[in-house]
Amino acid sequence: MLMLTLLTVSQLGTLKHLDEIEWIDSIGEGGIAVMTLIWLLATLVTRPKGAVTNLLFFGLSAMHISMLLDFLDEFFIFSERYNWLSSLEAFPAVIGMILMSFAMYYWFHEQQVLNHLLQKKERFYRTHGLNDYITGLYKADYMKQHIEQELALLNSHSHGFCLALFDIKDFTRFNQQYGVIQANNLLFDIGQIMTLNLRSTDLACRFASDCFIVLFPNTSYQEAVHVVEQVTKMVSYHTPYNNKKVITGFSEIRWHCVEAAHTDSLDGLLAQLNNGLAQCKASIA
Ligand SMILES: Nc1nc2c(ncn2[C@@H]2O[C@H](COP(=O)(O)OP(=O)(O)OP(=O)(O)O)[C@@H](O)[C@H]2O)c(=O)[nH]1
Repeated sequence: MLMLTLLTVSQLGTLKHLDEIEWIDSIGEGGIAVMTLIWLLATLVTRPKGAVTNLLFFGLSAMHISMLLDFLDEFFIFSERYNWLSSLEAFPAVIGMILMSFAMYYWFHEQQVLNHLLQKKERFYRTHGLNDYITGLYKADYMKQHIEQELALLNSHSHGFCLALFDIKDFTRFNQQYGVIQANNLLFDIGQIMTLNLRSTDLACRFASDCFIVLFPNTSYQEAVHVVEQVTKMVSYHTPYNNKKVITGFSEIRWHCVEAAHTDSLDGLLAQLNNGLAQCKASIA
């Protein structure tokens, strides 16, 4: 389409003299054409193949053709016979916008499915800066913001909330034996198993290195422990592979759970979790 547009314009039009060109207009219109091309390439690079991507691709392509015609219009002049080419320049953009509207509609449905999958990894808002790219979960800072909010709500809620800190046993040894990439895969797998076995209201984040933290809003200590035990059990069934061989002995996680009280602070709760987990590790080691 690009080649066809360039060829048609160059064959049917005549180049303007330099002093006839309006440079400010050309820079603005050229900038728009370049930006639509960048969006087009970004769409192809970042999105998976499928109907939404196809619609976005054709929509943006059509818009790019319009922008390109508009830009070339600054450099070429058309005789009476071919003046229709100038009049047509907005037409591809209209088709592009219609295609992109369909893309938005299907994207909305796609996003609903993704939102459902992300439910236990984020609550209320999305902030990419706090994402942990190894586990696909949010980082500790995201959790800290949520704990602060829950603490602020604690007085008006009839139920309190609980927090649990999890640590993978012998993760250093796993790193040494199977390498960082395998160890990163294990972190990802355990993060996924944890979120699969949480309730839709719970929130799991990566806390630090091989530690995960879970927030259980509106939950009593007994209820939280019940979910934690289920998560721990499911992680223990996980069998990672190394070159098709099963790796055993690295699917154990230790945990400590606390229930927040009205007098607690964020730092106080995190200290309770860290100390409790350290005691748990010491007692099992
Ligand atoms: N592959 C990988 N390793 C990490 C990452 N972050 C931290 N680590 C490693 O994780 C380990 C965490 O240390 P510990 O929690 O003391 O290790 P551990 O062997 O689980 O010790 P215990 O908890 O006492 O069983 C260290 O060896 C870190 O180098 C990461 O993002 N990827």
